[in-house]
This record gives sequence, C-alpha cells and structure tokens, in this order.
Amino acid sequence: MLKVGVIGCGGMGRDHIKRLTNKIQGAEVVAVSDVMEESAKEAAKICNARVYTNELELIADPEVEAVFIVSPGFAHTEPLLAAIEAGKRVFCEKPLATTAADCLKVVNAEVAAGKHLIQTGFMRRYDKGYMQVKEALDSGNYGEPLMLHCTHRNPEVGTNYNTPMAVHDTAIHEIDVLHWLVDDEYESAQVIMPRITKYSHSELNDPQIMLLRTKKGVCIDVEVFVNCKFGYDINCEVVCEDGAIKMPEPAYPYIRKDARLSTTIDTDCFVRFKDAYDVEVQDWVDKAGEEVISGPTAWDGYLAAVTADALVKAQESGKIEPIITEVEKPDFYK
Ligand SMILES: NC(=O)C1=CN([C@@H]2O[C@H](COP(=O)(O)OP(=O)(O)OC[C@H]3O[C@@H](n4cnc5c(N)ncnc54)[C@H](O)[C@@H]3O)[C@@H](O)[C@H]2O)C=CC1
Ligand SMILES: O=C1[C@H](O)[C@H](O)[C@@H](O)[C@H](O)[C@H]1O
Repeated sequence: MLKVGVIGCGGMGRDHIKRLTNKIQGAEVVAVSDVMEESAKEAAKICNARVYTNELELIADPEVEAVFIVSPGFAHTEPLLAAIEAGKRVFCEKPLATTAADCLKVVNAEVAAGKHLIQTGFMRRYDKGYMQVKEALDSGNYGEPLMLHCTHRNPEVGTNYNTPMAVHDTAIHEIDVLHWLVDDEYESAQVIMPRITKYSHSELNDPQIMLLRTKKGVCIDVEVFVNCKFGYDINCEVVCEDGAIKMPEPAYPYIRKDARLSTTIDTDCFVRFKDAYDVEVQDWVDKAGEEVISGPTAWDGYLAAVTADALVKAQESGKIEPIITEVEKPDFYK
C-alpha cells in the first residue's frame, strides 16, 4: 500500500484525497498539509491522516513514501526540490511551476539526483476523448494535421485570477496536450485580445485567443474564456489533409420536453475530467515502484512552461514571440 502525503487541501487537493481514499487501489493518504490549518484539518477527516501546516515536515515524515503537490502553481518549486532531496516520488499537479526558470531548477535537481521521481499532472493525456483523437491521428487515415481549433471555457473565475493565469494555469493544459497530439514542437506564440467581457475585472483580459505555430507549420488557435457563464466547455478539432477529427463531447441525454430540446454542459473540471484523473492517478500508483516515469515528466513540465512564458510575453507585446527551449533534452529523460 503506497503511503501518500498531500500538500494543498483546496478544491483539487480535496478531490485527489477523496480519490486516493475511496477509489484508487493500492494507496492511502497518511498525511495532509496546508498553510491554512483549518483546510488541512477538514481534509484530514476524509482520510484520517496526520495534519501538517509545514509542507517540508510532511515530506520529511518517515511514513510518507510519496508526495502529491496540489498547492497553487507558484508554491510548487520548494516542495518539489525538497522531495527530490528526500528521494521521494512526486505527483505534482500542473503546472510544474509557473515559469520555465523554476521548472529548470526542478529538472536540474532531478537529473543531478539521478532518480526518476517527478510526474507532472497533465491529465488530458489520460482523457478518453483526447486519446481517441490521438488514435485517429496516429492511424494515418486522415493525412497530416494542418490546423487545430480549441476552446477552454470556464463558467467563471475568482477575482484573484489574472491575465497571465489564463496561460500558466489554464491554457497550460492545451500547451501540453496539443503538441503531444500532433507529435510536434512549438515554434512561435501570439495572443489576440478581443473585447473584454463585462464579467471580467481590471487585472484580467477575458476572453483571449492564443495562437501557436509548430515547427512543422501546424497552426493552433485556443479560445480561453474563463467567464463564459454557460459552463465548463472544452473543445478540440484537428483539421487534416483528408478529414477533420473533432473530440467527442461528454455523453449526456438529449431531453425533449415542452417543445424544447436540451442536454447538459458540465460546470467544472472535476466532473468533466473525473475519469481522466482516476486513470492518471491509478496509473501513477500502479507504477510508483518502477524506475522511470511513464507519465508526463518534469521535462514535459519545463517544455510547457517555456511555451507559457512566450505566451505571457505575447500577451504584453501583442507580437508573435519565438518559443525557444534554452537547453537540450537531457539523456535522463530520453
Ligand atoms: N489538473 C487539473 O485539471 C486541475 C489542476 N489544478 C491544480 O491544482 C493545484 C491547486 O489548485 P486548486 O485546488 O484549484 O487551488 P485552491 O486555491 O483551491 O487550493 C490551494 C490550497 O493550497 C493551499 N496552499 C497555498 N500555499 C500552500 C503551501 N505553500 N503549502 C501547502 N498548501 C498551500 C491553500 O491554502 C489552498 O488550501 C494548482 O496547481 C492547480 O493548477 C486545479 C484544478 C484542476
Ligand atoms: O486546471 C485547471 C482546470 O482544469 C480548469 O480547466 C482551468 O480553467 C483552471 O484555471 C485550472 O486550474
């Protein structure tokens, strides 16, 4: 039984604690940590775990064999480095860190330690819909991909959510999954700012249209609209030389009543991607004893952050910004 310590007991942290406690085979949560002690105490009731307010003490706990980092992205780097030093396996929710520089610190520390410890929580790769799109693309039946049209829509976000977060907290999912889908690398980034919705605030341009171009010339547009109000609406269509592949939407019934036809749109990621989280976390637990990481690594986290940095720069400049990876992929990750 893998004994897990969870850092961060907010929305995603509690969701993972419930998952590890009630659904995942082969793991149990033995410790939880949050800077807000009350949050940690509430979360500990789910799994009867020890409570910490200092994440480094949780990592040092001898009973904790593996660590889940589910604090905000800006707080990931320190526990990642501490867990690497302690030689403990880590599942780190996306983003690995909010800048490429911080991600590179983690990559360098993991390579120097010589042990494969870090998995990054890019769970869209485990989603059935994205996997079906990838299977169709890899079949070769539709020719080469030319364009991708995507949306990442939230019903609403809090007032602490700002313009750069649309990249490193939200679009980071598309940044990782889309180059994986088309098996290509990114070359340049641009951000177009449409008229701002009345539901936004002074620190947030919402919606945003993010444009990515890959080295093979595939052009990707991602509409990020985090106050769309109507639901949590994730779409992805790949237009190829011999056809177009659209990711299926969640299967809900179509209801005919009172001369109206209606169906359901999810309202958050916890429902929309419930199965993907389950598959991702069960796979991480099942493979916790293996020498290498089978899922997205710290290097994937760094690559995503390099593109995120370029998109954040493009938000400011309004120009097409190059996406340049400073270092070659270490043999450690090959
Ligand atoms: N894979 C996915 O689809 C999703 C991933 N996430 C990721 O999960 C992480 C947490 O997101 P949410 O739960 O939505 O945030 P949240 O704001 O609801 O919760 C964060 C929690 O971490 C605590 N915290 C802050 N600094 C901390 C520290 N240094 N040590 C321990 N706890 C600390 C806060 O007190 C809060 O309880 C983020 O990295 C986010 O990107 C969130 C939602 C969906
Ligand atoms: O990871 C997530 C969620 O999956 C939502 O899709 C994003 O919009 C949110 O900002 C982020 O935390």
